[in-house]
Amino acid sequence: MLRSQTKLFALGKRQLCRSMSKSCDLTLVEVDDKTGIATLTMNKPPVNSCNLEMMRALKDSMKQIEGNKSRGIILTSSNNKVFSSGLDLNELRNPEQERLVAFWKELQEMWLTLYLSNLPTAAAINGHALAVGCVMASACEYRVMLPGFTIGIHATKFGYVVPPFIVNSYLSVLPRPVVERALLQGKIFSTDEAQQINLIDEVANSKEEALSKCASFIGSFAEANPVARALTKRQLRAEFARTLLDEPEAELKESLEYITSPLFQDSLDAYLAKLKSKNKK
Ligand SMILES: CCCCCCCC/C=C\CC(=O)SCCNC(=O)CCNC(=O)[C@H](O)C(C)(C)COP(=O)(O)OP(=O)(O)OC[C@H]1O[C@@H](n2cnc3c(N)ncnc32)[C@H](O)[C@@H]1OP(=O)(O)O
Repeated sequence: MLRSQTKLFALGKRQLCRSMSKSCDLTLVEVDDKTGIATLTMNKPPVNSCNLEMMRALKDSMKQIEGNKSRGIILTSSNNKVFSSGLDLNELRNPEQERLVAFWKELQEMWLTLYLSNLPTAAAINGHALAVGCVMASACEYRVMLPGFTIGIHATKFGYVVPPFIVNSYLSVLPRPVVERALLQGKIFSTDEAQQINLIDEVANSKEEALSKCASFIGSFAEANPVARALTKRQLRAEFARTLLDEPEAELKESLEYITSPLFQDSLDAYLAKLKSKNKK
């Protein structure tokens, strides 16, 4: 068992877990017995990059939590430096067609499951949250981040054209002029900057404090009827998810064409080489 897993299990005991299951090694689900809130921990070393299996595990865990009548979901990481480094770039580099189709469909479904979850959702961002890491945090209803980390969608820096529904997902958190500038610059924000523009809601000094703040947010819906809350949320969010709800195949086709284009592949090669060379210096 990984050290991080051991730690999480110990924490769970203290919190009198009602149930704790390991949907697979990639995610850990822990439900607090007192509050009924589920903590969904990403656990894919070294940096929680989202490959096909990771996104499937995340989606399955969220569905499992929804089915368990939990009161809310807190998304966090077992790595105390990285929340998520976004999509696994190796999945995008010279991809095999069948796997790429499965990968992209899983990304669409994982995002829809989180963005439209019936439950209150919050992200305890205990490390860097880059690209799809930021997209996942933005899909939650509330974000608490630890100081000294970074968050943002820097897709344009490695040649990725951000799809419209991701623009919309950023738009559900940030004002339009901020979204436009951030996406076009490929801006990565520090914790302080993210708080200034309200990309995050609160700063916490430890993971425990972040989890507690997320739990308080979820607790704030105690008086709301869960069905009315869920349907109202869906109504409010459906507009921004429209492309994927109505035309997932069209979005898939467009994304696959783009990912397999020489323009994107060349730019990804250069970006990956830079990322790898960082560790060789
Ligand atoms: C439904 C449709 C949604 C569509 C969304 C599209 C719009 C969103 C845009 C983009 C999609 C993406 O998410 S692409 C992913 C982009 N992510 C990054 O560029 C992150 C790059 N990583 C880093 O900056 C750093 O790794 C880190 C800050 C996250 C952590 O730094 P640290 O120093 O702790 O770790 P290392 O850099 O040494 O990394 C360890 C190891 O992991 C490899 N690595 C890191 N990130 C990725 C990744 N995203 N994919 C694959 N591999 C990754 C890194 O190269 C190191 O490997 P080696 O040990 O072999 O050198």
